[in-house]
Amino acid sequence: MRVSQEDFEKAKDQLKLLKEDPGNEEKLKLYALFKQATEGPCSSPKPGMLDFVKKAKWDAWSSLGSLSKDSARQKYVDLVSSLVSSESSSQVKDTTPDSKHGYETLQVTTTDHITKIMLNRPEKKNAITTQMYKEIIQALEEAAKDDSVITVITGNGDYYCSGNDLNNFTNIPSGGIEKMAKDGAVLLENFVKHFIDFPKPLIAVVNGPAVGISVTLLGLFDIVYATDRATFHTPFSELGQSPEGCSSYMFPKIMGLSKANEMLLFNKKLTAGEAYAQGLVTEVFPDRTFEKEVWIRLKAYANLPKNSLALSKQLIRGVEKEKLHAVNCQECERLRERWLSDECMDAVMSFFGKKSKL
Ligand SMILES: CCCCCCC/C=C/C(=O)SCCNC(=O)CCNC(=O)[C@H](O)C(C)(C)COP(=O)(O)OP(=O)(O)OC[C@H]1O[C@@H](n2cnc3c(N)ncnc32)[C@H](O)[C@@H]1OP(=O)(O)O
Repeated sequence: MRVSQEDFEKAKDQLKLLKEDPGNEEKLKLYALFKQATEGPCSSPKPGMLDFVKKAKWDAWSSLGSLSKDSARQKYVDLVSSLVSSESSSQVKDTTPDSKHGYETLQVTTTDHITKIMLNRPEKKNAITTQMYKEIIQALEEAAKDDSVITVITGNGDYYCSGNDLNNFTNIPSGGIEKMAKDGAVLLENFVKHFIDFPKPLIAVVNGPAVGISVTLLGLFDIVYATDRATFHTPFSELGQSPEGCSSYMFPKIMGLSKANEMLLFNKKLTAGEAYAQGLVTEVFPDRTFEKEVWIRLKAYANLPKNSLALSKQLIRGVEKEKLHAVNCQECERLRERWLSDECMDAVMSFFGKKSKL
């Protein structure tokens, strides 16, 4: 079927609406077909060797030889239509979350250059099981390598995270309680190491209360946004434990020694406003508009140049890395001992006996 002059004009208009540059090769094809369709075979003199642009255009037009005006019009319309449809399908792909499979305790998606790792055990307030520690490690490794610009950790449901799942201390392996403590310390050190070494900007979107390790890790994030419903609680001495996530070093650095002591020694629970005042949180948003405001902000950040952001992060964090690894190692060693203590065992039993809730 012959294309009409109207189809040809429509294709010309559609071409102007393309958002992305189709590239020089396609542009030359379009130029040549347009000239052939409107003027017929190329009869103008060949431009000089040094007139690169004119010569490339002339070559493209001449290469069509004696193709008829009708056939050139048809090819022009077909080419424009294929460019328009490939652009719209790539736009659909860009906005569709690329959901990563194989996670049971997380929902991991990449969209708009942001990898979002969502803790996904809302019925247990996103308490972190052994499996979840391992899945977060895997998700961070994948996010470090994927084409996202920033990585976000958030929680599903009303809590950001209720910290370590206390059941991790009740599943005693065949090697006994010492083996459980040793394995736990190895896993914890590796887990925290992935935060220390994470190469891209890492952002916490704290959608509700945060407890224990989900709070201590915040010092290793680059930005922390919180809803005004969030609270920050590190009840280590109540649990017969000691701080982790490099908080014994980062919290005094961030908020000063005495404020850090109130949290890490004396279990003081901070409101979002207090956490902001002490520098642990970057900004607090009203709960009603939290998700909307934060994601608008993050999408804008994710449009910044990827390598520049990663490099700047390395400069900011690089000087402290060695220190942080040493702190992490020491904290895990102390915890390994603590987990074998009566103080810790009694606190865990007490939680499951529902004698006390934090
Ligand atoms: C293997 C590596 C180990 C590394 C360890 C690293 C060191 C980490 C330290 C820490 O993170 S210390 C902090 C530990 N967290 C806690 O002590 C919090 C305990 N939970 C609570 O106090 C309360 O649940 C809550 C968070 C204040 C919420 O109370 P609320 O009354 O609103 O809800 P609940 O009915 O209590 O919870 C619903 C449901 O979820 C279970 N759950 C909540 N948090 C945990 C948890 N941390 N561990 C295990 N289970 C948790 C809770 O038992 C409920 O379950 P069901 O009764 O519905 O079955």
